[in-house]
Amino acid sequence: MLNLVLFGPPGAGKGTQSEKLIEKYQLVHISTGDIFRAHIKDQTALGQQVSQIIADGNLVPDAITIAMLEEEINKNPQAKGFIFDGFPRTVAQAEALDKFLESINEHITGVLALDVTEEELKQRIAKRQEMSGRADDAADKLTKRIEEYFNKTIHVLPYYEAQGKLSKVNGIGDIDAIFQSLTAIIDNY
Ligand SMILES: Nc1ncnc2c1ncn2[C@@H]1O[C@H](COP(=O)(O)OP(=O)(O)O)[C@@H](O)[C@H]1O
Repeated sequence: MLNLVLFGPPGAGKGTQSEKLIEKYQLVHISTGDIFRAHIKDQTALGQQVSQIIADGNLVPDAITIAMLEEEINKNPQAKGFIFDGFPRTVAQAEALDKFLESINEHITGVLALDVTEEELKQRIAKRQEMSGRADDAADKLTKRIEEYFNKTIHVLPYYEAQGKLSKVNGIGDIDAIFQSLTAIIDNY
């Protein structure tokens, strides 16, 4: 299996690049943000549990997120591999993912981290908010999300670096050029 983690701050372009990668490599895309938003839209019990947390720009508790992720993996027993987008966002999530994959005789192949400056992120999300209407894209919530990223999520990088699995890619510039940088790394795995 080809199991990739696409890593980066809010607005780094993980969703855009994931779409292109799943098509090229025939992988199953697991975006925890998208899954949470679908639950909120469908007003499931999980959706009701997390909707305020997400609207405020906070991270959903690990136990809830990890359980949901394992369920998504289990739903796709035929997958050639997965792209994890927006997960793991904490070291506890990264550890849980490794443990779970090990239990099904799998592992993370590599982690691709999109590097984007904070200034560029803010501009991109301001633009996106006009289109997405996402409550958590509003300026104050965005600040909270970026804070969560720098407080909790950034620590996931050294976790994978220690495993020799981390590759950093410049996330600013032409979408296709960034895609080429990603595929050059993947094709070398
Ligand atoms: N792995 C996760 N752990 C905790 N919360 C998560 C996770 N993935 C998504 N969320 C929640 O969903 C929100 C939106 O996530 P996402 O769509 O990935 O947005 P972003 O554009 O910030 O990368 C996050 O701010 C957080 O509240």
